[in-house]
Amino acid sequence: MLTLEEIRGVPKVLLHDHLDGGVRPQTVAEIAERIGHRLPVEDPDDLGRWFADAAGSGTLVRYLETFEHTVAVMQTTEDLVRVARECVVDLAGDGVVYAEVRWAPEQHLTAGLTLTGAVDAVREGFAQGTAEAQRAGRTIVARQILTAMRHQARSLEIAELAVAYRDSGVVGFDIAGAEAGYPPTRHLDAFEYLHRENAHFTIHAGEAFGLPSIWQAIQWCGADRLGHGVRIIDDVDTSDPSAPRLGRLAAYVRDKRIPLELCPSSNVQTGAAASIAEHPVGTLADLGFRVTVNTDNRLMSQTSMSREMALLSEAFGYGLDDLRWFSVNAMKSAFLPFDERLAMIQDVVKPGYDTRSLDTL
Ligand SMILES: O=c1[nH]cnc2c1ncn2[C@@H]1O[C@H](CO)[C@@H](O)[C@H]1O
Ligand SMILES: [Zn+2]
Repeated sequence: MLTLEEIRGVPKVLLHDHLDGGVRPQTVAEIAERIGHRLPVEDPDDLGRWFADAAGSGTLVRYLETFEHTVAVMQTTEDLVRVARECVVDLAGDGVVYAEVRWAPEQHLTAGLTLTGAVDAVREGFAQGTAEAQRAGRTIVARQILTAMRHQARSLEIAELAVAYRDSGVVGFDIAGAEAGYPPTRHLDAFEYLHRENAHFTIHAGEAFGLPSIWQAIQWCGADRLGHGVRIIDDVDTSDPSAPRLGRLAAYVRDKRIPLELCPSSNVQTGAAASIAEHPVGTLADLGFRVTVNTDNRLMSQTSMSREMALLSEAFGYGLDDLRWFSVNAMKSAFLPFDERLAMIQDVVKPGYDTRSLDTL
């Protein structure tokens, strides 16, 4: 079993992290006080616990209700820049070398920001955070994924925004929010547009809802990756553990190397997995799916990339070789151009593990 310190010391790659799910409790408290937003509790320590407790109530809908308080404090250029800067600094401090951070611009317009103004603010925050991390001796590359809310009707507009910013820090598109009742096919026009533009996207699917949602995301919408996708396990027959049998959809996902953006702690909180030890990540990794490990919402899950890895190491006995496999998998699956991904794998990810094993000899 690896310690948190050992895990912090090796390079990690994060593909599924929500900007509004990773705000520091202190920052939520400070901005809320300044703008007069009422919080359920005021002390930052208590606030961190409140988010985790409220988000841990067992359903995705309850989990998502907590975002009201983070989104509320991210409505101006100044506050979005701050949250984005702190996000990158925190990730870099945890040893994340590449991160795709998603958020939904349409939720940040209540104080008069425009969609482009909001994206520019996050871009500025990422640039400041990257520079601050660099000064502290940490190198990180951070990119945005623009999310559209699946219960709203702005997905085509947000997809257009993502394409407009494709050379300005945005690498992809996503849909998120409550899954039940809002199938991905509601947003087919956005996905078809992205295909025509040769753009990349992931879809939150197979979290609260099972195989039909994954099937739609892949076969109707053509998603490059699956946000969570954890319920693909429902299409794997493990009644004979020595010879697991894959159904057609699971086989397709594995054959096509479709990346699964698994988020262990988040899945336990929303009831998608009973516990970390029972999380399908172990089986899916053993079966050779393109598994990646992610944080989802660091605030709501009181977690970090290193902590997620530590929990898996504890539950499944993973060592540095496994962490390296997860990190290379994630870097291969990133929405960065191929040559940049390759350079990250060869120059940053792999050397980080090689040096590490030499150190421990
Ligand atoms: O795990 C999740 N499943 C579905 N939607 C989510 C999850 N985590 C966060 N969001 C939603 O995505 C929005 C943009 O970041 C958040 O405001 C939240 O409503
Ligand atoms: Zn998510």
